[in-house]
Amino acid sequence: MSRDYRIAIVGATGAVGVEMLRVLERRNFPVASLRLLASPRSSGKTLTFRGKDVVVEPLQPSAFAGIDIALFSAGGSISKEYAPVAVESGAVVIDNSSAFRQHENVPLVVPEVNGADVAHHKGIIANPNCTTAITLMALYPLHKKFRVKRIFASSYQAVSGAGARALEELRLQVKAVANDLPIEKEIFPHQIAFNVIPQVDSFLDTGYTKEEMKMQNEGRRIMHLPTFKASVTCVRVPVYRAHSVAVSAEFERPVTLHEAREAINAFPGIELRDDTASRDYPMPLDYAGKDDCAVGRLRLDCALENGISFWVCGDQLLKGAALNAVQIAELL
Ligand SMILES: NC(=O)C1=CN([C@@H]2O[C@H](COP(=O)(O)OP(=O)(O)OC[C@H]3O[C@@H](n4cnc5c(N)ncnc54)[C@H](OP(=O)(O)O)[C@@H]3O)[C@@H](O)[C@H]2O)C=CC1
Ligand SMILES: N[C@@H](CC(=O)OP(=O)(O)O)C(=O)O
Repeated sequence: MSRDYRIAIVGATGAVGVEMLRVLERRNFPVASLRLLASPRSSGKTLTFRGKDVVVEPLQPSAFAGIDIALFSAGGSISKEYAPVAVESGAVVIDNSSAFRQHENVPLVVPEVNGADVAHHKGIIANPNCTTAITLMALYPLHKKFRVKRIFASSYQAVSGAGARALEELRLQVKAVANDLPIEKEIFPHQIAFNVIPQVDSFLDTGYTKEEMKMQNEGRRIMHLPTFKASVTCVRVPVYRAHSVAVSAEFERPVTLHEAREAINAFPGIELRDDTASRDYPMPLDYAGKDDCAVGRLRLDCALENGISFWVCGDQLLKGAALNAVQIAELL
């Protein structure tokens, strides 16, 4: 990158926001100045960046004056209200919410897949849904080789996908159950400790949830593949961090496992961990805090024509959110 950028993070105190700080540090992003924005509840809190305390300020329209890049991660309604203000002030917005992902003039980007789309932005660039981004890291190299038609998938989504308070809810419920105390729930509709909940996001009339349809809708835009079909069941599991997805994919061309492995090995940001003899496959515990995603359990699908089934894991706070956003910023 050829210059230093004045950065704002909207939602800096959130589960994704704090990771954005860490990713900017780790990747040595050229930061000229940093403004941390959150709700009035966080005003005056400090977060550290490169060893220095930075005070969190309340979000307000004037906060974007002199900002080059605004990383938004405070939910869709905040993005809808403030992203246009930031653009008007001269900033490029990289938005982590779902607010603009289907807007025609807003590129929706996983840099390893369609990084070139960043060049077409008109002020706002959208970061995809976390489960979609992680799945595409494994699916896209296979698609390039064999041309994907459709997938069937189930996700195993960590509680931190629902934000910092959801993480705390699981911690408290685990303690309560261990001590035989009544559990309290606020974020999830049911007890999540020692349970799985087959609902992420709200239901549509079709019976799918909004989260489930993101795979097809966002996958089509990112892969430039309007015919792509995805039937997905999204499930919340009592894992703190890192999502997993079990995928069965059907392709147009004949598939071989050898070529599938080669394609994944040659793709950046994803590793192949697939040695069933030694019970080696990726698990969320191993990928929490890691930039790379991983694929395992690769096999010829026994029910689909030209089908491959696989299991993919990735840290949704990183590749599904903060890392992907910073990688987009690196392309500006
Ligand atoms: N968690 C994840 O894995 C992923 C999340 N996302 C998306 O990222 C966004 C943030 O998610 P996440 O970090 O998990 O959420 P959190 O609930 O952990 O954090 C929300 C952030 O938004 C801030 N915020 C809330 N209300 C306001 C307000 N009125 N004005 C200014 N700031 C406000 C909060 O500030 P305060 O602390 O002061 O309340 C906090 O910094 C969401 O759009 C989510 O859908 C996308 C992919 C993955
Ligand atoms: N819904 C995801 C995280 C998320 O915030 O997704 P989105 O950015 O598409 O709303 C999860 O709970 O795991």
